[in-house]
Amino acid sequence: MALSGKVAVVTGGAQGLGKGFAEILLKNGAKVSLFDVNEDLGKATTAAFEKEFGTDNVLFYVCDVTSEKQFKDAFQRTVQTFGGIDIVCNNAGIINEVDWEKTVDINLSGVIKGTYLAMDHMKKENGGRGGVIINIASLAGLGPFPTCPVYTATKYGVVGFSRAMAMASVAAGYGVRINMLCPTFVRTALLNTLKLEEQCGQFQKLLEVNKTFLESFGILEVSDVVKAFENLVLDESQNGAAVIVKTEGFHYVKFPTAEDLQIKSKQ
Ligand SMILES: NC(=O)C1=CN([C@@H]2O[C@H](COP(=O)(O)OP(=O)(O)OC[C@H]3O[C@@H](n4cnc5c(N)ncnc54)[C@H](O)[C@@H]3O)[C@@H](O)[C@H]2O)C=CC1
Ligand SMILES: CCCCC/C=C\C=C\C(=O)C/C=C\C/C=C\CCCC(=O)O
Repeated sequence: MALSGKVAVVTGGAQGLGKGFAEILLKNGAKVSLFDVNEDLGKATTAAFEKEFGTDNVLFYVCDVTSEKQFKDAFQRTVQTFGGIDIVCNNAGIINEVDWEKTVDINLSGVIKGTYLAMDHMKKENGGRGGVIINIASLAGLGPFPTCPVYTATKYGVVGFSRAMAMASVAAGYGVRINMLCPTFVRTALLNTLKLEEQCGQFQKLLEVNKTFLESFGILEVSDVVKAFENLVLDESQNGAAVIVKTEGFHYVKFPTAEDLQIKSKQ
């Protein structure tokens, strides 16, 4: 997909991976709408982007992905301003094993809400232009991260939901591709969770496990994941596939496709 002139939404775009994804989209000539619950950080990131990429190309909405109303309004206002949506990256996520319901609300329900709202605007039967939805999972969506069982469950949920939606999109003729990104550890604010007892609760004492995992998988830079994201947005050939990002590089995990299962499009 050529990105120049396309319209993108990135949730959790104020910092970390989301900020990196937004920046590469802007560099490729897309217009980007950032949704984030952190107003101060969101405004600061938007101001920096406006300076580099122009005030007509960036929007920011204070939006908690657990709020249907805020999420719906942010999508609608983006469409009103930019004229449609072509790319959605459901990226907002947290680790909190104590308030684990919040983790499910943001990481899984937030991705489901974001995907359904995106579809409302993008699917061809509603007059949308089609496009791509990239849901940010984790390597912990494909294998267990023992100190974060609920986080692991949400990321497995993101992978399962996205695979099913990718097939549903083919069957229904929505014209929207869905892919998942599954990075190992990345140097962002989320890594600080390692030190926060109130977020890790009973699993804080399993520090040795974290240490072993971190030593074994290493730590990526945001730029490593951004490269994989850019490739995934541009490559239109792999609906329903996940991309794993490790320190050695990135590669596709291919699951059975709609075609393999002989699912036919309505159109
Ligand atoms: N950092 C890592 O090691 C890895 C991160 N991931 C995933 O990447 C995604 C981004 O994570 P990072 O950039 O590392 O985290 P981060 O903590 O640096 O950034 C997360 C952003 O999401 C926003 N956010 C949090 N709750 C929100 C809500 N309810 N509504 C809207 N925005 C909200 C935050 O304000 C922040 O701007 C997450 O889904 C995470 O699970 C996946 C694999 C590894
Ligand atoms: C206790 C708090 C730890 C904080 C860690 C911070 C961020 C982690 C984010 C992730 O998404 C986890 C990244 C990698 C997954 C780790 C293990 C998966 C193992 C998969 C496999 O066995 O192949």
